[in-house]
Amino acid sequence: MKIIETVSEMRSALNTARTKTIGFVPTMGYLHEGHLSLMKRARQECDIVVISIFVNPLQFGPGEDLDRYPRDLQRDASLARDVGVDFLFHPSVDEMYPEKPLTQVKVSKITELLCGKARPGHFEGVATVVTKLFHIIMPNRAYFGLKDAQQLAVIEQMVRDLHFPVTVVPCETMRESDGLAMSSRNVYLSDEERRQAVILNQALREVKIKLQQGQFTTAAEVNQYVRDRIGSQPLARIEYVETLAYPTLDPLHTLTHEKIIIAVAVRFGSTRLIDNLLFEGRGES
Ligand SMILES: Nc1ncnc2c1ncn2[C@@H]1O[C@H](COP(=O)(O)OP(=O)(O)OP(=O)(O)O)[C@@H](O)[C@H]1O
Ligand SMILES: CC(C)(CO)[C@@H](O)C(=O)[O-]
Ligand code: BAL
Repeated sequence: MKIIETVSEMRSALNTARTKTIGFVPTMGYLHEGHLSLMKRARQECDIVVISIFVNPLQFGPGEDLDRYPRDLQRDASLARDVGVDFLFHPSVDEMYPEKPLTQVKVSKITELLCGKARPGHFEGVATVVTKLFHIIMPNRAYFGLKDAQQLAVIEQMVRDLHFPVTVVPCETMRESDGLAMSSRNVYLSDEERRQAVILNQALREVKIKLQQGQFTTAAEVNQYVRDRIGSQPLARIEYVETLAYPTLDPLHTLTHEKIIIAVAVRFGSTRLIDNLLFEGRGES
């Protein structure tokens, strides 16, 4: 595996590989099994696997965790090598943003709620850096996790709207044995916060069973149930619980849309966790 730090070297390394299928996994590093599952899938489906590790300042708001975001390149490189990654692109902030960008990519509507509302400017930062990375790597396939379901919807919309020649591949959320979604930010949690954080997935799993039993009719009932369950943990501070059509993120009254997401964001102390449940509604649209 080759570690590359500059845009020009990354481009020339891939120059001779353009007839092959290039798979790309963008990350912010501090790799866990969630990231590695994306890389393993890319390894199965592509000739060449490129990952990026770049903590993108543009997608962090003032007061967010840009400075303390966990970083460990050596450990990440060894994990990536073990799953068969060919190139690890690890540019500096100056390399990616040699000057303050006057150009940004903005996807409207679906960025105006959930994480986009809670983190103003976040998705412009994500769409802009992913556009830059796509232009540098020019992958055939790019792998994104469903844990960040709104991000996935934003990238898919951007790829369609701007005719990027990339197939976006959605990948299942990897979880700890007690159900907590894997996240680089889990390391911020104290022991007690970590114990209580399992409630996100627990509440969503309970909803899944209740949905199968036909116990909910409206989105409001689902939201209230999830709020009550998460609220039962004293350290949990709910940022949002929303049940929406996916991927349009249109509001719903009854649970009749084809695909529905229950999306949650919850703070434990200074740590912000997200999770979601995606399910087939009753298909009446
Ligand atoms: N548990 C997971 N299962 C599958 N994919 C994941 C998981 N966590 C993150 N990913 C995906 O990995 C890619 C890189 O995400 P990122 O580096 O932000 O990781 P993260 O652990 O989600 O970090 P953070 O919690 O800081 O957002 C994204 O496409 C993201 O959806
Ligand atoms: C897609 C991404 C690498 C862009 O910085 C980031 O938002 C992430 O890790 O999900
Ligand atoms: N996983 C999305 C990246 C972020 O939280 O900034």
